[in-house]
Amino acid sequence: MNAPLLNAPLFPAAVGAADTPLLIAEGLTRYYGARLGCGDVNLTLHPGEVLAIVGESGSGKSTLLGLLSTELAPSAGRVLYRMRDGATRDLEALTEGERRLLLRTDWGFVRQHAEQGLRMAVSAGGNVGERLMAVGERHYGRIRAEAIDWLGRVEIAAERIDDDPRTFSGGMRQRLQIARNLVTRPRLVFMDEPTGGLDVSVQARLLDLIRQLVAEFGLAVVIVTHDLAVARLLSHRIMVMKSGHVIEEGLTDQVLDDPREPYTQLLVSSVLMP
Ligand SMILES: Nc1ncnc2c1ncn2[C@@H]1O[C@H](COP(=O)(O)OP(=O)(O)OP(=O)(O)O)[C@@H](O)[C@H]1O
Repeated sequence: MNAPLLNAPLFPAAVGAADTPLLIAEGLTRYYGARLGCGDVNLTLHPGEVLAIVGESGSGKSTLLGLLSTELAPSAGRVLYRMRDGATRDLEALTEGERRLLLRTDWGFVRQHAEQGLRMAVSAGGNVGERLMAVGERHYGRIRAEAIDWLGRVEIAAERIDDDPRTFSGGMRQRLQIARNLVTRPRLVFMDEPTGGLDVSVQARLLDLIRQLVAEFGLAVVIVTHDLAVARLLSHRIMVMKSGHVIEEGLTDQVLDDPREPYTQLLVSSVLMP
């Protein structure tokens, strides 16, 4: 493939200092009928920061991720995001077009079940190229070259470019999902149990790859996991949820090495989570 790779940033450099938060949640609350999904969550996430949300099943992790990523509407509270032009916006006030553009370009979402994050009937190259087309790239040669470059980065052989993800293993699907998400150079990536359900050796390789890409691209990440080893490996900060509330938060190593709350102590000693 002779076409030049797209080395130039797809967007102008973000306006705003690195110490200005990228994402802010204030009093974020969601009820399902009378049942609390998550209640009064406050957080700030800075560029390049990885935040893990942990807790046992039903503690509210997915609800919180859904609220932060605008997939769910809050019952109360709000989410603010610093856009590429430097303006911090209330996400509820975005137009549908602005929200979709954000999801397609500046954000990524890596889901546990690859079939929810990939288009399974579209080729691997198409899965990556589609996101580039969504940000305006039209040149077939460049799209294909960029797709090959990204498949290489996530350790998928270029010869698989025309195969569709149904022919891929679980680990390959997750790696393709990562390529699809990162090709537009997002600043923020949401991850929902990205290594869940994979063999231990496959998990380890995938975690290594995620860690390397997060560092290389300076990504901010919100990752939901029930696996404290994943949180320890990837995250700078951790929030522990119980019954919809954040009960403890802090630097990952500090919280995991010296948990303050008895509930976190039980989590760490694997009494509540495998
Ligand atoms: N669609 C829904 N309708 C009703 N209640 C819901 C719905 N989704 C979640 N809940 C409830 O909200 C609470 C938090 O659930 P949530 O799925 O956010 O937890 P979680 O920590 O992500 O769990 P898991 O690890 O099992 O995915 C639970 O009590 C759950 O029963």
